[in-house]
Amino acid sequence: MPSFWKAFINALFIITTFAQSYIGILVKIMEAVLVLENGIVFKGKGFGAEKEVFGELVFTTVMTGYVEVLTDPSYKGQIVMMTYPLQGNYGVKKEWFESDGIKAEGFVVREVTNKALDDFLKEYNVPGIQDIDTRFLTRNIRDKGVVKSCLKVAEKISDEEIKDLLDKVKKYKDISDIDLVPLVSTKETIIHKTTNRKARCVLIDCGVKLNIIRSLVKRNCEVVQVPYNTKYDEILEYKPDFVLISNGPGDPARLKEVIKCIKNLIGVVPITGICLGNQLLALAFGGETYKMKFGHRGGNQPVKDLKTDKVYITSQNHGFAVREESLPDDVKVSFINLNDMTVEGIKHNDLPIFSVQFHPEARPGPHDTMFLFDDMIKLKDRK
Ligand SMILES: NC(=O)CC[C@H](N)C(=O)O
Repeated sequence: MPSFWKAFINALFIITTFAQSYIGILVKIMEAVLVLENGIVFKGKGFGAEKEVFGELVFTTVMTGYVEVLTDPSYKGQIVMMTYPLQGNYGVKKEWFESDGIKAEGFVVREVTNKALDDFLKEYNVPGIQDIDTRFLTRNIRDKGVVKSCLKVAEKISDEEIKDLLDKVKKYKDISDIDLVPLVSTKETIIHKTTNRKARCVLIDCGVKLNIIRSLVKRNCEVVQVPYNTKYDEILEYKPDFVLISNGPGDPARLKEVIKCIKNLIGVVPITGICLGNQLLALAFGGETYKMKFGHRGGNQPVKDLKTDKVYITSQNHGFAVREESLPDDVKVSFINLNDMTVEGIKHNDLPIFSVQFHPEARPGPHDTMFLFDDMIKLKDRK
């Protein structure tokens, strides 16, 4: 080969080597692993924070709303996987937050399409993994149920380390053995005022989604947001027109004190609840809850109103459900899920008490059941 071409190829080689290491310095390329309790290991590309986290791996089928999902306090203790493959398309805005920051432990996606999502996870110190087969993983969870998992993002992760992570995952606590509500409930009482007050609600905050508060305030209902462990007397001191028990993370059966407080409130004041609130109310009535195989998480869950036979499409995020047979005679099932016929709402025969398992405040939607906030406020007339 003529010496000119040799020199040219050498120069090209040197330039590309330099360029690669330069890009490597500018954009730190991260490795990531997702290690499941059942021994399945996925190696992918890391994004978000360089960190190791543990939690229950769950999937949601919502196609939009990744900001709302990540900031939903009900996901505390869980690593969330999106089944829709492209995430990040439309950026990140604070006005979409459902709490003061990201509450999910980790994020699993097929492909991140926007740097804003990467920055968002970095800002809140949450790791993410992409470039893995989320379809396979979703099917696996559907067949075998939710699993404890570890998500780790680092510059390099050795096979030895992966073995250690598997041991750690196996020893990690089950979600039903962790107190998650105290980590997301407000520490002090916050009053959300409205200009033209028509009603006042005391909200027992077990990890409330902000759009629940917004939906009530928009309807001129003042919201007194109290910590989850607020005592019965203090709740009544605010003279509520009704009490709302919020959504929240973890196993409802762990919240013994809250259940006791609700039991005392039954028959004294109108009560309503959303998601965890529905489960807590059922427990306060003496009913039971159980853990579902993989839960309901998504924005297209069909529920039927048993009184009107109308079907609504709802947003949901729950892994536990109320056992119908356990309910006392004076409490009836009001809504059922048409996919698996599980309980989606309960109602007392005589007292002004009802609650739903789905999320009427759903953001970004669907908004089919927003009218339930008007029904909650109407409880006031049955005081
Ligand atoms: N969104 C919620 O309130 C969830 C309730 C409960 N933590 C469950 O998973 O069933």
